[in-house]
Amino acid sequence: MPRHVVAAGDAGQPVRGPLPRTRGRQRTHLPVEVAYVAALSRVRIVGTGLIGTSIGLAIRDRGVEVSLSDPSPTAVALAADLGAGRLATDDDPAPELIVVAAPPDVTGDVVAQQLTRFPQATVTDVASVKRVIAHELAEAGADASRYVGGHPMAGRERSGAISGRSDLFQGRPWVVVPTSNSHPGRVEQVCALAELAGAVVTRMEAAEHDAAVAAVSHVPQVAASLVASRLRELPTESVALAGQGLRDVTRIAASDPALWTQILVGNASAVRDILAELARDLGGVVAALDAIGDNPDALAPGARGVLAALVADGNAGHARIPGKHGLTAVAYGVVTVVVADEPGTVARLLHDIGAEGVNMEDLHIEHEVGRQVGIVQVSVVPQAVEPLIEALRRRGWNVRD
Ligand SMILES: NC(=O)c1ccc[n+]([C@@H]2O[C@H](COP(=O)([O-])OP(=O)(O)OC[C@H]3O[C@@H](n4cnc5c(N)ncnc54)[C@H](O)[C@@H]3O)[C@@H](O)[C@H]2O)c1
Ligand SMILES: O=C(O)C(=O)C[C@]1(C(=O)O)C=C[C@@H](O)C=C1
Repeated sequence: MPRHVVAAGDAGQPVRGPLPRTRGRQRTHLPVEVAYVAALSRVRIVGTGLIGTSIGLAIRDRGVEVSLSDPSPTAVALAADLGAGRLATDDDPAPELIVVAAPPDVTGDVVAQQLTRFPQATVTDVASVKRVIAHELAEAGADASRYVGGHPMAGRERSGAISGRSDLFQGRPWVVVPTSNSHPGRVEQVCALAELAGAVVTRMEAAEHDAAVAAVSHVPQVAASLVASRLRELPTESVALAGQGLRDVTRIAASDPALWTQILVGNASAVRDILAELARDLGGVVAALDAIGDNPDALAPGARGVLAALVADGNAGHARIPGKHGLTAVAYGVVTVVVADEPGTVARLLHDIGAEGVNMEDLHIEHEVGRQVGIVQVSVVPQAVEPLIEALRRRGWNVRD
């Protein structure tokens, strides 16, 4: 059973030495005399949709007993059937840690209820906005010393338990957001949960968190939705030309409107400020295109500069996006293989890549329009591209130049 740090006042045994350090994160070291170790053995998840179920699936095999609750009997039964934990009952011993994974607009209320119902427990949440939750808890007069906010920066464009995945949080950031009153030992417990789920912990204050996610999550959602909504009236023949670029840019346009309305409402001013800048830049691009009009030979001084800067600035921003596991982004090479669209073919290809000792960094599969073939794009480190192409051809694969 995993053992994790909690603070004085919680049940547990005193620590005899300095507390452990954890990879990728500086632990706050409590003085030895007030530091205790207790098991993170009973966790309750309240709200068993995509995120609640994924957390249950991720920590259940790590020696934690997970109980589940949700106002929807179907949602909680499905999460249990999928293996995220067992149904909570009134006779259960009190959980040590409660994870509220409910929609953002009820999260504050649900956290406050759980703090009252379980007076010894630590309560965290996973809502995508943090300032508004802390504010609601302060208004409710909740015991803020036992509340520590959280936000796993991993998710999907689908909702519900059925979309849950045990590996959703692997190597992904999980922002731990203490309030000014959160007890350090409670903070450690929430960090331990995130690490148990495979995530990499980052600590932030609520305002800093909300400003950051406005830029890296909330504005991208708005942009994807706006681009995708242009497709609604497009003739079917035009939509049929869609390639990987459109798919890359619009994947999250399939997200849940109810959830995202709550997220945008909960972070309105930070999102608004970035969108205002974006609208200004967009106005500049429209003006540059107006200056050129239908005449590509038009002199239109400055217009080409605006267009080039648009793409170059995007390059600079894109280069800052971290690669896997928070490491600096690597420009991977892509090996493109045309395969028959038949069961087992991609599995055989992946086996052959592994047998050549090459680590696959990413994988995209497209289906070619009108032909029973798939196009598999395998991303690998640049130095592996040429040897892999040769090896796969030797093994009989149709590798594109
Ligand atoms: N979807 C994502 O990609 C993502 C990523 C990180 C964090 N989050 C956050 O996680 C939370 C849950 O999102 P999700 O994507 O799992 O949504 P979801 O719709 O898949 O699941 C929400 C669950 O909460 C339950 N619920 C509704 N009202 C409740 C209440 N009063 N008490 C307890 N449970 C209640 C619903 O029945 C549902 O099962 C949200 O706060 C969201 O901001 C979402
Ligand atoms: O990958 C996705 O589908 C997501 O939308 C995940 C994503 C994100 O923007 O990164 C979305 C909202 C959450 O608050 C956290 C993660």
